[in-house]
Amino acid sequence: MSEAKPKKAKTEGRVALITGITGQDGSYLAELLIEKGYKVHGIIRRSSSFNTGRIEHLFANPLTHAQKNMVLHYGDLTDSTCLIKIITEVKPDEVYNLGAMSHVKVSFDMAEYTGNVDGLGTLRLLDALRTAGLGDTVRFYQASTSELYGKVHEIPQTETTPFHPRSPYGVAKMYGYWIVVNYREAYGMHCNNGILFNHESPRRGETFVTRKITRAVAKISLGLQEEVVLGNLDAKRDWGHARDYVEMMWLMLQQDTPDDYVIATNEAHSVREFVELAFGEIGVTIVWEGEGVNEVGKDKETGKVRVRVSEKFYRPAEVDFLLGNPEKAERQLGWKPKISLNDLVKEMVKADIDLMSHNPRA
Ligand SMILES: C[C@H]1O[C@H](OP(=O)(O)OP(=O)(O)OC[C@H]2O[C@@H](n3cnc4c(=O)[nH]c(N)nc43)[C@H](O)[C@@H]2O)[C@@H](O)[C@@H](O)C1=O
Repeated sequence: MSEAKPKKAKTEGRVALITGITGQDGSYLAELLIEKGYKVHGIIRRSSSFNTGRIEHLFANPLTHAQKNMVLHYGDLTDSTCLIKIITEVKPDEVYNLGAMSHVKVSFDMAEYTGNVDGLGTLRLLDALRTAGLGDTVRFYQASTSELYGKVHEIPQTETTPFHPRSPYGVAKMYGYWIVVNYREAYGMHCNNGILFNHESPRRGETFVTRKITRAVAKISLGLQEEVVLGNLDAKRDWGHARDYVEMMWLMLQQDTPDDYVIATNEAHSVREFVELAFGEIGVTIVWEGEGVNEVGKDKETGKVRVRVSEKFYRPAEVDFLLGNPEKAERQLGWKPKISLNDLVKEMVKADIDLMSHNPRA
């Protein structure tokens, strides 16, 4: 096992290709790489409405020179021909595979599609790199996930904890994980898995639980909404900040030896605790009454119901408790999460209040 310390990388003029650049992680990563002097290429899927909101500021800000340092290409992880075409043209030094159908609950409804994009899509990208003659030079980052552990076999989870995925998403990502390991072992490619535990931010998609809660809290504080309906309040997650985590993606690719790393905070909290923290930001204390789908969270002061539970948001198979031990990343990459859960919640609630104050329909 390599004990390499992060090297001071010469990054000016390097070329990175990011799949999933329009998502939360893609947008933070693009910012980071542009700041380091990279030319960033991103693959975006065609959509009938605009989907580049999270990276628009990178085009708009003349001070960052982002416009000439960022290029977007239409493409898709299900389309090998276009992947080969883009990669042959771009000739990336580093590839970050962040593109995925990333919603665990939706993956039960779109299992085949999820397998195709998240599993086979990873294979297509790796093969496109080899077809373009870049197999020996490129450095590859795969967005692996704590959902691989699912029904956990040990607590906390490390790089050696056995996998037991609990959703079509987790299963598809397991294929992605192993094909990355396989291409590293079979062809000597510089392929790395970042096993990221949940990571959030004001840019988190609106249907993930943290953002759903902070949006609701913002709307409730502005009188735009009365209550929020959630699923399993007892699920526990190890929540970090996405901005912290993308730094680690980059660090992994600066190592001489490719490897797999758990990226987590080593702290777990329940959805219920997240709700309490978020409401705390607007001065509301939540008290809980009832059980299961009859449970409600009430404002302690006014008695108004602010949280309800619905089976609609339960999953056919739940991941109850995730807790990651990032000791290896700390030791080998010199990485430590900087942003606490309290600060994360504060930032998310504030950002959503700002957003809703300007645009109540957001
Ligand atoms: C690392 C991993 O992280 C994410 O996956 P996730 O953990 O499923 O994230 P989530 O925010 O959808 O759910 C967290 C927990 O919260 C519970 N929960 C309760 N009530 C609601 C609810 O109303 N909505 C949602 N979405 N969840 C709810 C839900 O049952 C689950 O136990 C993805 O980025 C994924 O791509 C990834 O890789």
